[in-house]
Amino acid sequence: MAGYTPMILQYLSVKEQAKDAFLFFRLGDFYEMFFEDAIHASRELEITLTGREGGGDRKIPMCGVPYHSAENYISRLVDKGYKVAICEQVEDPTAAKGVVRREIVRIITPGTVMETKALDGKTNNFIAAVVRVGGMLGLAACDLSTGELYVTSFPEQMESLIDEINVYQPSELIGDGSLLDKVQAAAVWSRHLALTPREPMEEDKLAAQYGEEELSRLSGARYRAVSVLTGYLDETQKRSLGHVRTIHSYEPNQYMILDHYTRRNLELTETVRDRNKKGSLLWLLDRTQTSMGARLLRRWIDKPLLSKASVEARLDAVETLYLDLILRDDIRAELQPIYDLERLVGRVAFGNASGRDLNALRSSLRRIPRLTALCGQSGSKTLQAVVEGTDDCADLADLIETVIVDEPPVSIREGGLIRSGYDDYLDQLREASTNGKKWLAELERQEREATGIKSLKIGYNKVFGYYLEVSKANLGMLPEGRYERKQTLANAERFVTPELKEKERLILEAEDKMIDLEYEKFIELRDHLALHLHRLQKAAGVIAELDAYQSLATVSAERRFARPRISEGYDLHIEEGKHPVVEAMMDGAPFIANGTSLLKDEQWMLLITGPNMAGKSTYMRQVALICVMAQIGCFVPAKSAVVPLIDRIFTRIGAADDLIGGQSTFMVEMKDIQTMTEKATSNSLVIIDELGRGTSTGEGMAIAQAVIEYVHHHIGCKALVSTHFHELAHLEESLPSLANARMAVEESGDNVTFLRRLVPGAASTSYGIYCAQLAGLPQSIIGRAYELLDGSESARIAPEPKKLPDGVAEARAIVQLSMFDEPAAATESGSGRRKASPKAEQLADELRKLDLFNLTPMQAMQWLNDMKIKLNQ
Ligand SMILES: Nc1ncnc2c1ncn2[C@@H]1O[C@H](COP(=O)(O)OP(=O)(O)OP(=O)(O)O)[C@@H](O)[C@H]1O
Repeated sequence: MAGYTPMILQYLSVKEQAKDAFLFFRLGDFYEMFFEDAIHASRELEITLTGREGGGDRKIPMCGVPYHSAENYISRLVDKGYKVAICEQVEDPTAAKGVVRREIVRIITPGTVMETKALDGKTNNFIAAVVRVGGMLGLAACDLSTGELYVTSFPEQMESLIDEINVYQPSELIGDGSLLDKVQAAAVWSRHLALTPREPMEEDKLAAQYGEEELSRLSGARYRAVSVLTGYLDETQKRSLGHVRTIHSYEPNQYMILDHYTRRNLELTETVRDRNKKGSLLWLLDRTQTSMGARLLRRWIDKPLLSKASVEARLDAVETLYLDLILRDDIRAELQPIYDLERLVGRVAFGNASGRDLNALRSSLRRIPRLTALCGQSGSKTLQAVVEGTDDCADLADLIETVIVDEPPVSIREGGLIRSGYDDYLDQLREASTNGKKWLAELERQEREATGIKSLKIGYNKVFGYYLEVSKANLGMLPEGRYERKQTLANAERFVTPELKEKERLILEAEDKMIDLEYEKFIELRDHLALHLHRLQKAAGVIAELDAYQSLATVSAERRFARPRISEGYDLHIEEGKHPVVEAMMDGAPFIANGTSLLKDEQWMLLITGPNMAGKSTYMRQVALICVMAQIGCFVPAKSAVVPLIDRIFTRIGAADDLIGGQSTFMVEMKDIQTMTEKATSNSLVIIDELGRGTSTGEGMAIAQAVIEYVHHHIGCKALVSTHFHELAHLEESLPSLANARMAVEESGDNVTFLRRLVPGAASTSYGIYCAQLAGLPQSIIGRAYELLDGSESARIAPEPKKLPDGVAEARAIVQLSMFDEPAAATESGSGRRKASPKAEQLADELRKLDLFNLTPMQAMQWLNDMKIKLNQ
């Protein structure tokens, strides 16, 4: 370190405190980075790398960004998963002796972003802590921008932890190092997850944040998780977090459990293919008017309820709004102009709310009385309970209105914020400033008259203050010695007078004081609001809940969903059910409804066979979605539905997501099945699509049968299983609670029409080759596939004759012929089997020589035709 300048030495000592972050080191109007940080940041941000003399042997690498546009650069780094430590000058440079004191004022990390631009309004940005205490795992998750804090714990099991982390989709994870390693190894995260090992914070500091009472409800893993998380927030944010005071502690089994794959497979919040919200259940159900409502709705979808009473309460509210269009529209209209109160409150607490933010807060609070009144008169017990005793924070809204002007500027440091009439001294200063300006105008008028110079004017600049300006052309008219010369320009001279200087002093003093005083008054107001964060958060919570209800009701009414009957029994009965999202995406094409009956005393397992593309997956997902929708308190896409409380849904559908973990499809499938066998209870719902498809036919079928038997004999839960192995249909005979069902198709001539109707009984074929043909595979492949199919099928079971397009039928005729003849050729060498006719022999020979892969479909057809003619000759 020898030889570095004091400033670089200061940099190095600050950098020691933020080794894992980019250090933005404030130097005048720039944030500078040095050494490795500079090299790395210049690459990440595509900014120029320069060098600076710093006292060492060589120049020190350096790059920088202007402080006024730093937010953009910071969010780019944070988006990429980095941390950024902001180091400011913390003393007045003019008063400093030697190097100005600098300190880190905040470390911005992916999970602690507060800047509005970097956040998606409708989605939470969580940071989570994971810890282990004894045999228990704890998870705490906080959205710093809204102040929400959740904590839970469960017996140690990585799958449970991953499932729970998944609910929050955090952008940053902290906690016990060994756990973080395991979480990382699970690698099921859709976005970059910043990981930082951390220890709990000091107990008295923790108690200062939440109060003894709030903490007394936590113990073991939950206490540790909250402590680790809060310690990290404290360390990075370096300020009191007044909006993070309430800890929501919950049991995981209060909610339906949905593992990572199931969430994805059911496309609850994003689609499997492109991770878009559009096409997900959330997309369909989200008709919220506020960001708070949107976030809450998402949480509801992520955590369906398990208590009949709570589900019914939500359904009551939805029903009232469903039936009363006027009430619903009135509530929507009141909600529409409401800003993101939760995040505004977060900004007040954090100390970065502007005058505009406070006005947004005020105008949002003003909506509460009418919303409360609407809900009070709604006749819905739930809605009444939500708004009962709601504090509309009118005193706070009034205060903001008294203090802040209607259209405040963006900055809070340049005045123009505070309403006149609010503070006497401020009014006096304003008066002084206005009077001073009037005096200037009067002076200008008088001097023009006295000198006869019409273009004489009074101007202002930061260096010279107020001056009188006379153009060069008019200088001759100015009596010698009238003013004091101050500045010479190319075509004008600027002057001052002692009187002007005196007035200038008064005006500028008043303006400086005014700006300081306005800032002071603004902070006073913000600090006052910060004492009432809890009240504001409660109000925000009420609005979010009302918004979520109206959203569910709006969709339910528009799509004519029906209120489900929630049962505490076993049976699931859906009449004319639909897949809500597939239907919505079909652009008016008719969606065919299908019923579902999974009944304890009859059958509760369906083995669904049927062609590809017939609608099996859609049907199975639709049953799961109807259960999820019912348990979040939404109406369901069905004519009627009795839905029991499902404790867990397992799905094993599709293969698109398997590649992430780098595991084979089959291995992933088997692991999922293993989890299912371990965790499913009789109240679960199991959905398996194309069971056993990832391995050889014989083994796949054997596993499929064994799994089906296991679910039937040992778990006893409702299950929908689709398979291509129509040979498994016989299971219906040995398993009393299993029934065969198939997706009906209609064959007419060459065509197969999917009817999308689920009917009893098993399908005899999968029409897989037919689908391949529809997809446009070359005729040569299709023909060969049928050839192989016939060979293998006849070896196993006799297939029903299929009606096939002409070309295919002919190809098969020829192919069968040649296959039949093949051994015959061998007989000549002495095996003694039937001998083929010479014509067949000749045709077979030609067929063998045929280079299928170099024929166009037309040539193949032509060839077939020729052969046909020969055969008939
Ligand atoms: N009930 C229905 N009404 C109308 N269209 C439907 C219905 N069910 C499915 N479809 C349409 O059929 C398409 C195929 O459905 P789905 O993917 O469920 O078939 P599948 O039998 O699972 O096929 P595969 O075995 O190839 O996966 C869907 O994308 C949808 O557009």
